[in-house]
Amino acid sequence: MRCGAAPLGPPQKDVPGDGGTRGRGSGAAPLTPLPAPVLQVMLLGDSGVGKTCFLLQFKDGAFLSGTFIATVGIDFRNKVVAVDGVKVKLQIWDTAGQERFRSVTHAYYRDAQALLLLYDITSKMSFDNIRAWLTEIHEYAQKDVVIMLLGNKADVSSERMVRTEDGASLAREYGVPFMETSAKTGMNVELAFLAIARELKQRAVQLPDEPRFQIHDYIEAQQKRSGCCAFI
Ligand SMILES: Nc1nc2c(ncn2[C@@H]2O[C@H](COP(=O)(O)OP(=O)(O)OP(=O)(O)O)[C@@H](O)[C@H]2O)c(=O)[nH]1
Ligand SMILES: [Mg+2]
Repeated sequence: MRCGAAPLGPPQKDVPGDGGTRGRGSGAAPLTPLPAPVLQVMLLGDSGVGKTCFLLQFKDGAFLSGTFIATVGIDFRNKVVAVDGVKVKLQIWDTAGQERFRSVTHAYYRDAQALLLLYDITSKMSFDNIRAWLTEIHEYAQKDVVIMLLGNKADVSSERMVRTEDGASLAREYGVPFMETSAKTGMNVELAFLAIARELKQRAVQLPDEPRFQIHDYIEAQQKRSGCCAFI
């Protein structure tokens, strides 16, 4: 699986729960754990902003710079993460950013519980297109979908065309969390997915007296802890 090069390839078959016996009679086989709940996350943004690389970095901790081959249609990868000791499976849909695939990817918006909307900090056009992406999201996605705005390729600050504060102020205008990331160095990649996983898990199992999870506060606290720039 190479980001920026060959497409992700056919999704790996999930390794289902072992589905073995479940506590039949004495001396029964141990209870098998319930399969982790599946949370649907989708990567969106112009072609070339780094969606496939972002997914590869999260999935395998790898970044293979090479010639850029655009994703065709849509693909997905699964990754199980633990949120407060609870395992959740993130099913992450990597969409093609090219216009010609838009009708294909629109069909998947409805299933997404969270959307990571990327632009490339070295491409003013990819940032200017964010408003159009948000309009498409409001048209095709669920009303309560979680959206996070990400300014990717933050490692290439020498070619920066979009100021961090411009990303932050656009995010504030739409009331969505924001971070700058790098699929190359891994900066904020895992944090983006873990913040989304927490938000979705919290929504799924909100206990009556449990305080509401605040994704903005969580990101800020994690970034302070890691000493990384905090723009949310
Ligand atoms: N320096 C740097 N390069 C990156 C980063 N992310 C992606 N790239 C490069 O940008 C190019 C495009 O990356 P992809 O991940 O394939 O882009 P994409 O958004 O999936 O593009 P589509 O599949 O066409 O939608 C590749 O050449 C990558 O090597 C990053 O964070 N930093
Ligand atoms: Mg791609």
